[in-house]
Amino acid sequence: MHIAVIGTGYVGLVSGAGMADFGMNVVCVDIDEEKITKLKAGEIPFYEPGLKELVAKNVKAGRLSFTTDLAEAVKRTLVIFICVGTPPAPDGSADLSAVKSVALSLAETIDEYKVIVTKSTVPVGTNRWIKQLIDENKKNDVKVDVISNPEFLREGCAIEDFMRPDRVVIGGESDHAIAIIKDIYRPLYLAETPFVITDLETAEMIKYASNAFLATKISFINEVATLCDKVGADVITVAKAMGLDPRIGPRFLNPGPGFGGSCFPKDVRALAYLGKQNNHPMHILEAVLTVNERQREVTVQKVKQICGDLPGKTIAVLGLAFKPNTSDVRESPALDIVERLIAEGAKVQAYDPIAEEEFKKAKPELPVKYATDPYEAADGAHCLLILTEWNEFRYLDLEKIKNLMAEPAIVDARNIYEPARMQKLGFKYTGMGRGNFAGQKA
Ligand SMILES: NC(=O)c1ccc[n+]([C@@H]2O[C@H](COP(=O)([O-])OP(=O)(O)OC[C@H]3O[C@@H](n4cnc5c(N)ncnc54)[C@H](O)[C@@H]3O)[C@@H](O)[C@H]2O)c1
Ligand SMILES: O=c1ccn([C@@H]2O[C@H](COP(=O)(O)OP(=O)(O)O[C@H]3O[C@H](CO)[C@@H](O)[C@H](O)[C@H]3O)[C@@H](O)[C@H]2O)c(=O)[nH]1
Repeated sequence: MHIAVIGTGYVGLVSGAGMADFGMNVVCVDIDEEKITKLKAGEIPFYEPGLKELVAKNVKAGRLSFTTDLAEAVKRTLVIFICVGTPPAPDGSADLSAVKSVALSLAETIDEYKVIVTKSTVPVGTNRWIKQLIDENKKNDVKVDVISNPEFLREGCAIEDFMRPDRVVIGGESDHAIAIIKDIYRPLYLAETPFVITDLETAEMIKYASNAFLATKISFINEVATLCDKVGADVITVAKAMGLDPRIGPRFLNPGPGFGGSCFPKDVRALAYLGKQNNHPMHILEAVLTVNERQREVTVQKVKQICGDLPGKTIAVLGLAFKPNTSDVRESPALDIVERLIAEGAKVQAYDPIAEEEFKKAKPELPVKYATDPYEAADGAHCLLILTEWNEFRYLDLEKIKNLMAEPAIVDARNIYEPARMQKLGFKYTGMGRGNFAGQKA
């Protein structure tokens, strides 16, 4: 089957390469010429483990190609996946201008039956609007069916998530179009992945409700963590014991500097906006966002508690990406926290294994000194602040770090170290919600 994928961000590129790996003929389209030139040369525009190899394998097999020519790409294809960005507009709603532009381009070019699938995260009602836009503007008298097929992959483990998803959601009205999409995902169906076949609105809502619920779990545990600090309880043990109840589950209960990334913050805002638009304020989601904002400040306060007023102090920041194994810094807590530390008079020496360039692009004005390794960042620092739990930070030579620092103090905003060990090593140490460090007794 011939497929066109429009947009070569995380979702477009991973699902394009993934579907090619399932045996489909996939052409990926982007308006960004530089991106397409890079992709044609075998370069991946962002860091994602295993993606370069997956793309190369399928290009070599002749199943995957790249172009900026949308009209040419869709000519040969039965199915078109829309994977363009839906970034947040200033009022919190999803900016659908890229989706609209693709729909109008498709209306111009298609001259036979097509199935148009939206993989981008879009508010309820968008798929129906896409069909209406195409029907009202189409040059040729052809039928289109629309399908909502939200994507649930996570950055950093995107290929594994695409190849072995927890579920595949397909929303639509045409049984014929639904059958075509099911056929694309046949390898997953055969591997007994649960398929949820539903209507357009429900499929669109499943994506937002899932992200909003996960974000709620994180804000909940962040709020509990701060209270643990105040009352002397250990959040790690609390979360572990909570998670043993299968009704709660152990995942997404790790406290930290607040959630970031290109999805949770924008999708929670967009769902809250949809609530307001429908005269149904989403009170829980408003609180989730407030707590997430506060978590940045909680982290800055921890630095101040451990090393006093910031003027004259040097803070070593380890981790700039919003999570490990990605170069993405979109809505990364580091953006806010580094800015606040500098605004309060601190000098910042930062290190990230991959995300330095993206951070510089996002905050070119910040006078950060970028280090080439964690030890250079720690040199002369009064506090080491861990903002992203890259694996390499778990195995640092902490004796060496201590000797390099002006003051041996650590704010471990990802709880990667054991408090008792840190104290034994002679560090002033604080994690997130580790209370009186009593922790688990047995
Ligand atoms: N990043 C993730 O992990 C993830 C996971 C699941 C769902 N999503 C959703 O998927 C969508 C895409 O996310 P992303 O992170 O891949 O986006 P992105 O912003 O990284 O990439 C979008 C791409 O679309 C291209 N584009 C924009 N307008 C275009 C047009 N008219 N024609 C062709 N190409 C065009 C851009 O040049 C860019 O390369 C969003 O709605 C997002 O919420 C993202
Ligand atoms: O216990 C946790 C888990 C996550 N996070 C933070 O939450 C954010 C998001 O993490 P994660 O969900 O792993 O990354 P994303 O790549 O943003 O993936 C989310 O957003 C995607 C885009 O919609 C969805 O497809 C995925 O299912 C959903 O997990 C990051 O800042 C994490 O540090 C925590 O603070 N504590």
